[in-house]
Amino acid sequence: LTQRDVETAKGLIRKVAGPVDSNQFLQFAGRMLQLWFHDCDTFGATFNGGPNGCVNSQSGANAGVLGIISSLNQIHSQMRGVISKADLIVLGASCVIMDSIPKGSPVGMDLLGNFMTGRPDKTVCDLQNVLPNPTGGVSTVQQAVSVRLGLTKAETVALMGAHTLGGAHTSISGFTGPFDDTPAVFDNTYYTSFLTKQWIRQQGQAGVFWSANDNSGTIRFNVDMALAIDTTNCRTNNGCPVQPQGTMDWIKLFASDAAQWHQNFASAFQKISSNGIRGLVPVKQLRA
Ligand code: HEM
Repeated sequence: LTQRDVETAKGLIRKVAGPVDSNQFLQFAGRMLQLWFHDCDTFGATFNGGPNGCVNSQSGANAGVLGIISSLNQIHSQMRGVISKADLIVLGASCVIMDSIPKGSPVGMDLLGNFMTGRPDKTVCDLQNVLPNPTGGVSTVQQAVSVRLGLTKAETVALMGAHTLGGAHTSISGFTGPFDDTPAVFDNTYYTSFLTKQWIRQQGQAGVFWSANDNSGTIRFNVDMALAIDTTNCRTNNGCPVQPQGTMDWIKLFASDAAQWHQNFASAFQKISSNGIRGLVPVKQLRA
């Protein structure tokens, strides 16, 4: 693999993603990033899990990412397999994140410049359904994100900010709506809207969720809301006790300082993208 090959792969991914302000990008970006999480989140949960280019296609939670997998498979064949599918997933997530940071806002990470390659693909996928339930509480996030992936509290809250991209679909999770008002932009409104919007607890077909009290159609899963408040006995976030685990302090920091969020996000991203893999090579060290 050469630096030029990585540039070619980026070009092919960006072609499928479409222009950053297009509806095509909005559809692609959230799913691409979700695929990265679902590939990585098997680490510590299944034997030999981690970023291995393979997700359980029979799990309902992966229904939304199957189209992205087939696009990446095509790129993998086009490039005659010189770059693994696992590397393409990390590269694809890095592209959609870096490309959708709003122009002119502070940037505290360089996921593309720090891209590392060398993840082997697993031929037999992890078949267990290990992905977390969105109706869970803060312990769900602790188990399925912090403990399983080896993240600090700050990194965990920073990673959940990935819910700034994309949204939920009735046909996939049974929930519907974006998670903030700018679902195609990797900005910190995931955090600011915890503080600026009033959120109302709802009981939907697929279970409990929270909707913004402003006709924006914006929703939050209980796992998201539980980072801010103790959701157990509250109908709205207003006047509700703050989450005693201390995660609200990080929400406030990331809401006021996007560069701090980026730094913690980048460190979570690098950790999770290399869990269980030895000998990754920084793109900068590849032959031109
Ligand atoms: C406890 C942890 C988490 C739970 C329970 C959870 C659950 C979900 C669910 C149910 C959806 C909606 C799927 C759909 O209806 O299309 C979703 C979307 C998404 N999730 Fe998470 N998630 C979690 C953590 C994360 C993390 C750590 C990331 C990091 C990359 C992430 C990235 C995404 C993205 C980008 C979308 C939007 C997908 C789209 O637009 O189609 N999630 N998540």
